[in-house]
Formats: sequence, C-alpha cells, structure tokens
Amino acid sequence: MIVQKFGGVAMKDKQTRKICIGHIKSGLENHQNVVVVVSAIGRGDDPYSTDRLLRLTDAFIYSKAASDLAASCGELIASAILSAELEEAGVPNRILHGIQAGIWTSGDFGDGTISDVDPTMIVDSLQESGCVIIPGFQGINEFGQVMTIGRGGSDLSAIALGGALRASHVEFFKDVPGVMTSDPRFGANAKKLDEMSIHQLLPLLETNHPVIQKRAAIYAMQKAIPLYVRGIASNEKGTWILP
Ligand SMILES: Nc1ncnc2c1ncn2[C@@H]1O[C@H](COP(=O)(O)OP(=O)(O)O)[C@@H](O)[C@H]1O
Ligand SMILES: N[C@@H](CC(=O)OP(=O)(O)O)C(=O)O
Repeated sequence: MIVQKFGGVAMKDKQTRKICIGHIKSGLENHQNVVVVVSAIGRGDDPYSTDRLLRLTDAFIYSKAASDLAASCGELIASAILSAELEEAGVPNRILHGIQAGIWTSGDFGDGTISDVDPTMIVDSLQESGCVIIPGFQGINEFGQVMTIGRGGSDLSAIALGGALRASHVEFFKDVPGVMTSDPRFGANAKKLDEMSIHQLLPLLETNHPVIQKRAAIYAMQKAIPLYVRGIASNEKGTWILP
C-alpha cells in the first residue's frame, strides 16, 4: 500500500482533481490499497482555503480551539468533494476523520504534535475499500478536541500515516516536477533532482515556502519512510527521497 498526499494546489478545482483521481487510479492498480491525504482546497482568498477559514472572525484570537475547529473544516470539505468525485469516476472509497482516523495529538492548538497514530480503523476500512481518504492537518487530543498540526501539516499527516501503516512510500503531488536544486519560483536555473537522502533535503527546507513541511521531513527521517515528490500535471519521473 501507499499513501498519496494532495495539497491545496492539486485540489484547486474539478479539473485538477480529475488529474488527482487519475493518479489515485494508477496508485490502486500498482499498489492495491491507497490512503489519500488531502489538504484544504486552494490558497489565500479561495473560499475554503485554510487562510480564508482562519479569517472568518477576528474573535478566533480568543479561542484557539474554535480557530482550529474552523481551520480543520477545510480538509473535511476537500475530503467530501474528492470522495464524491472519486465515486463519480467509479472509484469506491471511504472517508475517515477525527477519532476514526486514529491521529492523536498533544501540545498547543494551531501547532499540535502527533503523539500517536492508531491505524486500526484505516486498516479495517481498507479491507472494504482499497481507497481511504483522510483529511490532513488535524488530529484529536486526549479531550477529544480537534487540533491542527502547523501550517503545511498535511505533509506530516501523510508521513505519520505512512509510518503507522508501513506504506512502501508516501507520494506528494506538487505544482513542481519534483524537488529542485532551489525554489523554481525564484530562478529559472533550478534543476530537478532524481534522488536524494532526507538528510540532503533538509537544507532545502530552510525557506518560508518549503517543498515539504520541515517537521514532516524530520519525522520521515526518524521513522525511515521513503518519500516520492512528483508533479501533479505530468507522468514525468519525480524525486525519490530516501531515508
Ligand atoms: N527546492 C525546491 N524544489 C521544488 N519546489 C520548491 C523548492 N523549494 C520551495 N519550493 C516550493 O514548493 C512549492 C510546492 O509546495 P507546496 O505549495 O507546499 O505544495 P502543496 O500544494 O502540496 O501544499 C512549489 O510551488 C515551490 O515554490
Ligand atoms: N491546509 C493547511 C495544511 C496543508 O498542508 O496545506 P497544503 O498541503 O496545501 O500546504 C495549510 O494551508 O497549512
């Protein structure tokens, strides 16, 4: 089995989600079981993006718990939409969230830490349907409250699930063809790397907009989980990041 993670850009609209569904179908053909981790749709001012949800009221400064609950809805909405569009494309699937997904968190609202992953319900669901969708960026604390796990945290959700499920690897679908020598937005000379170690990746994550969340990469290094970063829009080979 593999874990596939689709971020806000991949989930942007029905056209891009059609491409995601093509990748999920290929994942199912090649690996039988696919756990799909999704982020909230779009970026910035897009209606259901994380930034937009966090701006729903300035009163969120008085309740981090309420702010986290609102932010977590972006990934829930994205999961529901992708689930329906997968069914439309003939791919049966299940969504698990909250306590069902077994991602336990601790620490501060807005920046929770994954303390444990209990994949029991995911494993059970995979027996019924090879495709299980998990909303990224969130977990449940010991009091049953929803917590988010830091911006870009769906990468961490995907990697933590990959570790707990012993996935052969975790795939990330990005708006770049793979990990490049530098952020291609800031220079045309950036070259795609075919393979690297997680250790070699870490310095490239010291930026405001890293290709993978740094905390997620460190988790993958500690748990020795192989990662594959590839472009959404093509079948061009991406970048293998090996532990
Ligand atoms: N070394 C790098 N190689 C490729 N992309 C990079 C690199 N450093 C930063 N990036 C940025 O990472 C972005 C992709 O990550 P991100 O937007 O977080 O994906 P997601 O949609 O999954 O959240 C690219 O658009 C690019 O600007
Ligand atoms: N939606 C959350 C979590 C996330 O990981 O998003 P993305 O995969 O689109 O970077 C955020 O914006 O921080």
